[in-house]
Order: sequence, then C-alpha cells, then structure tokens
Amino acid sequence: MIYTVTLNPSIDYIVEVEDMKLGSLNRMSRDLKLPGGKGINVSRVLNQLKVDNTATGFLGGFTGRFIEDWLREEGTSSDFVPVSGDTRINIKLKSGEETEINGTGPEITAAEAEALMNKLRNLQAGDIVIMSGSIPPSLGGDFYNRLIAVCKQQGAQFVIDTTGQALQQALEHSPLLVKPNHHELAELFGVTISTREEIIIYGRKLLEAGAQHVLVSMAGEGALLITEQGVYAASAPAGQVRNSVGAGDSMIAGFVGTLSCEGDVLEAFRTGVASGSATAFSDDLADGGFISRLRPQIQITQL
Ligand SMILES: Nc1ncnc2c1ncn2[C@@H]1O[C@H](COP(=O)(O)OP(=O)(O)OP(=O)(O)O)[C@@H](O)[C@H]1O
Ligand SMILES: O=P(O)(O)OC[C@@]1(O)O[C@H](CO)[C@@H](O)[C@@H]1O
Repeated sequence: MIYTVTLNPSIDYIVEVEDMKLGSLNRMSRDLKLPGGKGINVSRVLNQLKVDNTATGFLGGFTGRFIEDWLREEGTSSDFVPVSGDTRINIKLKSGEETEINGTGPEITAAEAEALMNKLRNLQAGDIVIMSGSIPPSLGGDFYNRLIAVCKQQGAQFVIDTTGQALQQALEHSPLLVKPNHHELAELFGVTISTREEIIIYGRKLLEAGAQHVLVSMAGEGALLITEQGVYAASAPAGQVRNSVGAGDSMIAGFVGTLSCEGDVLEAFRTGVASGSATAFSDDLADGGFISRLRPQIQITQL
C-alpha cells in the first residue's frame, strides 16, 4: 500500500488577473479552488492511475473540510489527523507569469503530532510512504526524520520530496526516490547548474549519498533519471501549459505508482513524465485518460 503524508495541506486558490497592478484594485477574470499540498496532489494522481493509496497528514477547520469532502467525492482515500487550526489557503496568481503565495499553516500540537506518528506505527513491511511539502513551523524542522525513523522500524520504504537540510538528512536512510527540480538541485549544493552534464554530476551525488532513484525534473525540458543502472533522459511532450502547480507531484505519483505496480523503472519514468506534463496541460491535476494518451509521446534515451 502507498501512503502519502502532507503535513501542511492547502486549498490552492488559483486566481487569474489579466494585468495585475500592485497597489490597485484588480479584478479576477477567473478563479478556482482546489485541494492542494504536495502529498495530497500525489494521492489524487495515484487515484487517477488506479493505484491504491491513502492520503494522511493534518487537516483542520472549514478549509480542511473542503479538502476532505473533495477527496471523498472523487474517491481518493484519506485518513487525516484532525487539528484545531484551519488548514492554510495558498494563492496561485496567474497574470502572465505564475506567482505563488503560500501560507505557513496552522499550529500543530504535540498530541496531534503524536496521533500521526501512531497512524504510521501501523505501517506494514513493503508499504511505501511518500512525504512531501513544507513542515508547519510548530512541528520542528526534524519532523520528517521522526517519520522516516518510524518507516524504517516498520520496514516501509519512503520517498521524500523536500529541499535543503531535510532532504540532505533523509538521504542516508536510502529513500526509494528523491525528485529535486534542477534549480533545487543547484541550491542543495550551493552551485549554479547550466548544463545537462552538471545535473548528472550533482544528481549522482544524491545517489552516492543514499537515494535509490534520483529524478531531476526540468519543467518543459523533461527530466533525467539517475540510477545505479544508468542515466536516462526523457523529453516532455509539447502542449499548452495551463497550470503547472503540482506537475512535480504528479511526476512522483506516476513514477512511484508504476514502479510499485509493475517494477519496471523505465516505464515508471515514462509514466512520471507523462503525468507531470498532463498536469501542466490541465487546469486541475492530470486525469488518467490524459496521462495514457501522453505516455507514447515520451522518448527515453540512455545517456
Ligand atoms: N511546460 C511544461 N511542458 C511540458 N511538461 C511540463 C512542463 N512543466 C512541467 N512539465 C512536466 O512535469 C514535470 C515536473 O515539472 P517541474 O520540473 O516543473 O517540477 P516541479 O518544479 O517540482 O513542479 P511544481 O513545483 O510546479 O509541482 C517535468 O519533468 C515535465 O515532465
Ligand atoms: O508550501 P509547500 O508545502 O512547500 O508547497 C505547497 C504547494 O505549493 O505545493 C503544491 C504543488 O506542488 C501545491 O498544491 C501547494 O500549494
């Protein structure tokens, strides 16, 4: 079974303004409210791919209820710890470019945190836990480490999609997958990366540090997969970008869902790229039919 953990879910409030002017009254030309948070996005795409999974983490208030209702109505299984604060609302402003304003998230009490730990203590050997996104400040920066320790105790694999120190600390515990984008990879090593060769050099360092698979996503330029077996490049299909929020999460869903069901790394890579692109070309996250139509367009080459 796959579980996703979203410590800091959100309603993603997607707002389009024709010509945004700071300091003036602007009117929206379109708006859309979607359940968000990285792990929740992964779960929703896994659901589209018909891969059994359960989304967990913390949800609270009217915003939390919106997310829970949405997931139930679309058939994405969830088992969140209820918290007393309101789940945050993140603003995704589209006005030519995409600008994001993410909230810090509600206060999580020690008892609420412990309730999530207890849920994870029921993991079975062979389960996969996908942990994604920011940590609400009240949980402390090492909360992922605590979750990883529980995964290890229970014999579960884990995937972590975070940045900086939290990612660095997780590597020694051998995550099944890490998926920085090329900017995050450069930031992690404090370098500027401008060529594919440099991405491979730094991607390999993540492998050496313990990751089992390293996916480096490059938005419209596709992605690189770095494993012990080799380095592979995939092109992204051409299409009209509608909303790239969640493209990376969709890629993780496609990769991990396919790897866990079929065990074939390159097919997992193909589905990962197709899922990311299908989301980039959609208003909401990718749907299963769109991912299937894009899959044959993904060219993979070994480097
Ligand atoms: N403009 C695009 N055209 C085609 N495919 C795209 C585009 N943007 C993203 N994708 C697909 O989604 C994958 C992940 O995108 P990206 O590299 O932007 O991840 P990310 O930075 O983690 O995304 P986000 O934080 O927005 O979820 C890419 O490797 C690609 O397959
Ligand atoms: O603030 P975080 O947790 O880093 O990121 C949260 C978020 O930006 O990530 C998702 C897209 O990947 C969105 O659904 C959500 O709003």
